[in-house]
Amino acid sequence: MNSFQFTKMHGLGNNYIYVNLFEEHLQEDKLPEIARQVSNIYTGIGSDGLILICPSDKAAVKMRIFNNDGSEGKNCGNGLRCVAKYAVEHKLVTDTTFKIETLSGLVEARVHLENDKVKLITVDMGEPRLVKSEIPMLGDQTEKTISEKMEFNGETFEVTTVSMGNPHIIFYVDDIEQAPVTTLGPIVEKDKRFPEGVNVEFVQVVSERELHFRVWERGSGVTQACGTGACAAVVSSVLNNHTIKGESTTVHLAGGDLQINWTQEGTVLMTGPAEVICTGTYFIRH
Ligand SMILES: N[C@H](CCC[C@H](N)C(=O)O)C(=O)O
Repeated sequence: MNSFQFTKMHGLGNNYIYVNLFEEHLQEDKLPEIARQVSNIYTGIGSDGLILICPSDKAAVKMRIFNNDGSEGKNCGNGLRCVAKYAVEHKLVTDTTFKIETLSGLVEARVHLENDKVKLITVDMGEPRLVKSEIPMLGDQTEKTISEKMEFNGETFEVTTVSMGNPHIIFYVDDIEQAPVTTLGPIVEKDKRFPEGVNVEFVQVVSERELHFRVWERGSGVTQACGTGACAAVVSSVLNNHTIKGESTTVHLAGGDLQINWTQEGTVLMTGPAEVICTGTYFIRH
């Protein structure tokens, strides 16, 4: 395979190169290299990574996500909204509510149509995982990490960790504009206490229904938005008594807003937009 068709899409500026594997074929062992190539803004297309829309025997479609460093992630909230939009508009599915398979399990997407175009998507992201063994992180594997003291780069912070199928650590700050995203982010991302790495979120509590949010993503660095991260931030904020379980919280990310609700039933609902940027042909460099 020397070239493939792609669609570049974004969710609040968190943009990926999407490849429809119902129609294209990519060599499995080349996927990390292809992710790095297409993500490069100088010699590729430019993106936060690569997302594959695959056939599934468990759901309507399967999503695989690769960060811009070529590492494979296990979930991607902004990616799920874009995959849902793509699947409906390319008639890979016939319903407006359907399941999507990810490496961390099945989620359910519901699209909101306007003149046959998908504008908003709600994804039930399932239940958060809270004990250390599920993050994963070192320490007492049966315990949760809620406002626990951890030292990074010689400074002690109170942190909370949440998995939405992928690992997140949340730091609370007084002023989101001063958050140490590019200084502390890369240090924490690779900390040895997180054997699979970790996505690093900074959150400023505005009210019990509103958060400011910035992110340093595992494998991609600073992105405009992180859907799983926004879900983790709301779960963490409920656990720390900043926001209310069962109520929708507006999360202000750099690229725009998401509505997140950690429901009384226990799953996390994420609602937000998804947009197509462009389509084209990518020529693989060997
Ligand atoms: N960097 C993440 C994957 C992308 C998640 C993010 N873009 C989202 O929207 O959830 C990880 O390695 O776990």
